[in-house]
Amino acid sequence: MIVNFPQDVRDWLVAHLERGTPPATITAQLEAQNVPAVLAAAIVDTVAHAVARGAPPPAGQLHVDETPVAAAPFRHEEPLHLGRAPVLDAGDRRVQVLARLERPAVALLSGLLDARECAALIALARPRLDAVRVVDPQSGEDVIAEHRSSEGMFFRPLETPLVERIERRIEKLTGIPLAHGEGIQVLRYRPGAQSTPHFDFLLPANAANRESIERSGQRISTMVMYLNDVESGGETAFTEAGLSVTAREGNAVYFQYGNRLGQSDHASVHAGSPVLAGEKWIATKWLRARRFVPRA
Ligand SMILES: O=C(O)CCC(=O)C(=O)O
Ligand SMILES: [Fe+2]
Repeated sequence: MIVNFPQDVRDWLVAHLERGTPPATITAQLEAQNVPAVLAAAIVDTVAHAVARGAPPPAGQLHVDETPVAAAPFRHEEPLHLGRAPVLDAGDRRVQVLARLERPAVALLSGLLDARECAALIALARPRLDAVRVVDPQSGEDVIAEHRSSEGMFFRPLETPLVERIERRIEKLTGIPLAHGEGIQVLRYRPGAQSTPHFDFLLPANAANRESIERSGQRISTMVMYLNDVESGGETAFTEAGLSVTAREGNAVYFQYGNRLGQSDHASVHAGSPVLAGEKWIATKWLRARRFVPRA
């Protein structure tokens, strides 16, 4: 793509880069001038590479290659949606932050749900459990997911007063509008069940995923809520980071993997470790970059 690149913009950008201003800061300033985020990042990328090679581009027209933005390393610039406070306001209750990890961006939360809410969610979900289906990456068809070996169901957004209460808490904590959320999924793992390492963001490898991204934007973050104490095993393992989160009733793990450029963080790869004893019940909320529009 060729963009207009006036002399004063060129000089301003090159001066900043040579002075060591972080590319993210420059990108943000371009965005503040109404340059779309992806384009701003691509322009800064292109000029930064040229400056690094000792050949600042001439003013006039700039040849910008936008593809590297998607392919480029994940820009880890966005702070955790939850903020930095040790205790968070979830609207109708307060939630403690027990631990944070910078990359992938993870926060372990305590007391997102109380014991009665966990039990009620399980009771609502139990009669509707079914073998978990996922989209087959090859065919795009729904298939029973061998690698997950759990049973699950989806609530519709706002389906019951309890579901709505939980969705409002997540909205309050993350600042991400409730409408961006997919319906809560409840999963039950029995002993031996697990989910193998995966990303929650959608790989555009099949038509179903591409259409979903088109409708609702990419998935950008996940709240996994633990509905019971697991006797043994069943941790949520961030395999690249080497972090294991213990499943404790009412706790939750929030992790974030999408940025404003539409990139997805591969460092967010995670798994549900095999349950060794007892059952594991979780409720998962996936959040999108835009309003979630289910498949018609
Ligand atoms: O079972 C877990 O702890 C993780 C679940 C998960 O990764 C998911 O539902 O996407
Ligand atoms: Fe996941």
